[in-house]
Amino acid sequence: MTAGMTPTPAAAAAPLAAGPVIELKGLTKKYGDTTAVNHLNLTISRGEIFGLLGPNGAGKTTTILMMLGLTEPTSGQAKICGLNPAREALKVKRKVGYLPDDIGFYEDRTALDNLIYTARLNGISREDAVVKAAALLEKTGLSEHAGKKVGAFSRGMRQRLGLADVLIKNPEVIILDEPTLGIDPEGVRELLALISALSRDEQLTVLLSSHHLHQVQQICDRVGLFVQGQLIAAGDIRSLSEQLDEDGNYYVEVGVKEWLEPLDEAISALEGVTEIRKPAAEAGKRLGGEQPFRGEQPDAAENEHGPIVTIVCDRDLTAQIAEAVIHSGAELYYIRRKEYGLDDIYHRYFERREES
Ligand SMILES: Nc1ncnc2c1ncn2[C@@H]1O[C@H](COP(=O)(O)OP(=O)(O)OP(=O)(O)O)[C@@H](O)[C@H]1O
Repeated sequence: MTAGMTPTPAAAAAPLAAGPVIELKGLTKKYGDTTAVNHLNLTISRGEIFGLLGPNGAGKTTTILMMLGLTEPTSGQAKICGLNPAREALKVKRKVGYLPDDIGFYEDRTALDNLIYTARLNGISREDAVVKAAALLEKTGLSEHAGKKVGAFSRGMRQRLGLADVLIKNPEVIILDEPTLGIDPEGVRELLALISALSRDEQLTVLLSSHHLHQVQQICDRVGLFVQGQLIAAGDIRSLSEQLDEDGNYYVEVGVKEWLEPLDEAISALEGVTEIRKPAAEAGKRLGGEQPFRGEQPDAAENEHGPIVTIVCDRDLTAQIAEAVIHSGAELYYIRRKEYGLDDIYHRYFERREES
């Protein structure tokens, strides 16, 4: 950030070229016998919000440290804004804002003073620093607390101040390590909305690490599932969900008041239906074979009106199934093509991994 900047960060952001902002190729970090990050390949485009998800010890922080040039890769390479952090850490620091999970402030100084201090460290003139700090306090909803000592801030307020702190140098990329940790639900909602708005309004690329899956799902364009140093899947929620559908199958969940024999026949007759899965209490039926359903019924559920039956198809037959049910005279109260939420995706991927 240079002196002479315009007062608001949004106005200061110049149009940036599209393309990859973060490129990790074969990135590996070993600590003795422990491989913290194992051959990580990942590309993140400008303006994207990417969620790096994984349990404790997965290697998220180590990956971030390598991206910032704070620790050297054992092998492979990271490129951030076209820079190699291992060789150009200072240049990377100018372009990348990093919010660690425990950002340190001067507790006995006010929020405004802390921001001005960071701005001055980044070479911003005192006059501009004051304007910029005030604008960022406004943007992060902290204006009325500008004169309060940071020691008296709640965790949610600290994180918002942390965001203001990383934004003061007008970064192209912000990296947030567990930004929602320890914040109440309302605070989380506000913080995520703020991150989302920043990315949209200021063309910011955001990488956030988290193990709070359902929170991340709300704002991330794509997520990467990271476990034991390896990225086991990456994509948007829909594509991860589709990858989970075994063998490209589609699952349509159907609830009718009473599931009678003619319904089996009507649905079985639809081209593309391969299986009708009923809850364990009812007899299962696999088309074209004698064997019953597998004991586990992951897709069958109970609804307040009765059981949900899952129809497995090789294409999306939701509309045809609805028509067949209604045509058979059954009372349809529920139908939906099953899509997995991030929690389902995460657990199913991990289950699979443990099984293999
Ligand atoms: N400086 C270090 N020396 C030795 N081992 C380390 C070091 N830093 C991390 N590790 C190990 O590397 C692995 C990955 O740790 P890392 O902190 O990157 O994971 P994480 O996904 O960020 O976890 P958390 O969510 O708990 O912060 C762990 O097994 C950890 O014990």
